[in-house]
Amino acid sequence: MATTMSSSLSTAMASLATSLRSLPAHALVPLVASALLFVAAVARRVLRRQRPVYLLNYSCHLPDVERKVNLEVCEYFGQRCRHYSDDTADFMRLIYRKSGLGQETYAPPFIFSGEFQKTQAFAVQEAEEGLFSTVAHLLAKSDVHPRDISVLVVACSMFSPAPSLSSMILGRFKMSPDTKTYSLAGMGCSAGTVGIDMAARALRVRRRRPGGYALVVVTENMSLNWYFGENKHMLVTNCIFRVGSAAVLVTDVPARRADAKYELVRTLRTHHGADDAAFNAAVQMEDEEGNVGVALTKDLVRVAGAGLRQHIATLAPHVLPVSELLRYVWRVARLYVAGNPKAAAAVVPDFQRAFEHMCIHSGGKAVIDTVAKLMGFGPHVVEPARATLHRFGNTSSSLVFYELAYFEAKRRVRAGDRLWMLAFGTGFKACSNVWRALRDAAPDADNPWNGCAHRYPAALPPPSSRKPSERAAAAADGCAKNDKLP
Ligand SMILES: CC(C)(COP(=O)(O)OP(=O)(O)OC[C@H]1O[C@@H](n2cnc3c(N)ncnc32)[C@H](O)[C@@H]1OP(=O)(O)O)[C@@H](O)C(=O)NCCC(=O)NCCSC(=O)CC(=O)O
Repeated sequence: MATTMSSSLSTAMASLATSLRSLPAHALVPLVASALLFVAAVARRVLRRQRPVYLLNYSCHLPDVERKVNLEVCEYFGQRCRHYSDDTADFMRLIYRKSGLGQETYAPPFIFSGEFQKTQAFAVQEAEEGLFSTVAHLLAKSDVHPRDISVLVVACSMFSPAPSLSSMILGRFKMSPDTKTYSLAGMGCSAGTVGIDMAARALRVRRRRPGGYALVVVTENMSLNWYFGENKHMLVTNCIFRVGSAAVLVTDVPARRADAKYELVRTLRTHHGADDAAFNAAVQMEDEEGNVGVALTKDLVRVAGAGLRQHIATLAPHVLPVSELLRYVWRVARLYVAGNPKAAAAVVPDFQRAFEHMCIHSGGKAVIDTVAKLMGFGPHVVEPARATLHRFGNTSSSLVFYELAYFEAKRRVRAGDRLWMLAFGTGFKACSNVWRALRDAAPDADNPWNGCAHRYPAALPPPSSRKPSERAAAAADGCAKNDKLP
């Protein structure tokens, strides 16, 4: 059999050589050039192939039950602190009711302290509660010793103490002096996905000592940014931001592939801050009375949409199948030819052809609505984002990991599935992490959705079919009738 095959192969080679020799010289040039190009392309691909990086495991913070807040707790705090006028209290009540947040999110310790003051000590307590518990849970379940961590990235936008949050974690868990630590501040809600990109790069550049663990810890801190003034843009922040943290272990140790949950396929970061409107969409500032807070402009939602358009234009060619790219080109071309350039510019490829699951930044009801409209996503696609906003509020950069945990709690992830994390952050930035599931995922014992995932999506507020003016009147009426404390 083998002799027959080798004799037919040599016959084929001989006849190919004869045919090539019979070709005129000018016909050989393109043939040789194409062959060289092909070899160069293959070599380039092989040489540029990055070391695989895996998400070994992650953990999301589930605060103690006594940190839960609902509208009644907010009303009580608002009345007792004596910082807010009736108009301001009415505005916050209205925003809370419209925000998409449920009655079980978590607030920082100082809200329950009875002191009604923003202090450094409360901020440190808030940070320690979230960071230490998530890291402890994660290391315990991942079978990784703190001294094995070679890279530590800690992201917190609004609190940057000295020594840094990364030093606090290194000190608490007695990590090795060789650990390379990074603290990201002021990066907004995309810091978690940015942190993953940074950690993967930090692992991959260690050419001499490949094979390490990078720990990414993301949190937000409200204690020093709780706003006690009358500026509506800054009051919106009080109403939608809540306590939450996540810790994620990524590794390039080949032997840990068998234990890992996901492989990092691609990251993409785009920064749109060269545009003034984008830069000013969410800003930490003082009001006229000197009260510090974070102002969220009404323009933020438009800015997020514009940023997303630019972001997906870069991402699409790398993640979409060729068939969807061709379909997109065909739709755009048809609209141009029909003399409708505006409609052509609004066409967006179908990203559901690239991903089975999407963790879309759930920074606010209007942000989710905008992404869903722009991308053509139905209710099922944005269900994890709405559920996360409802159950945990805007926990900033850890949001996308609570959404990942939602998929796992619902047992929706199967080996081979592709998953897109998309986050927006002040600046204004957009950041994507693309993952591939390495196994069917089931919820871990510390999954924050254990005990409540079954309530979703039924627990989500129904979309209102009324006109905005009717909705505003109904909400104002409802607040007046139902929401005053006795
Ligand atoms: C705030 C909302 C819940 C309000 O819900 P609706 O849009 O349904 O309600 P609505 O339009 O009737 O508005 C209710 C009232 O609030 C006012 N209003 C709405 N948004 C406002 C804002 N940003 N600043 C000041 N006022 C605002 C409206 O004018 C109106 O006042 P009046 O009744 O007087 O006319 C929503 O718009 C929303 O989700 N916005 C996005 C929140 C956001 O910015 N998230 C991103 C966070 S930053 C982030 O995630 C990234 C990062 O930090 O890095």
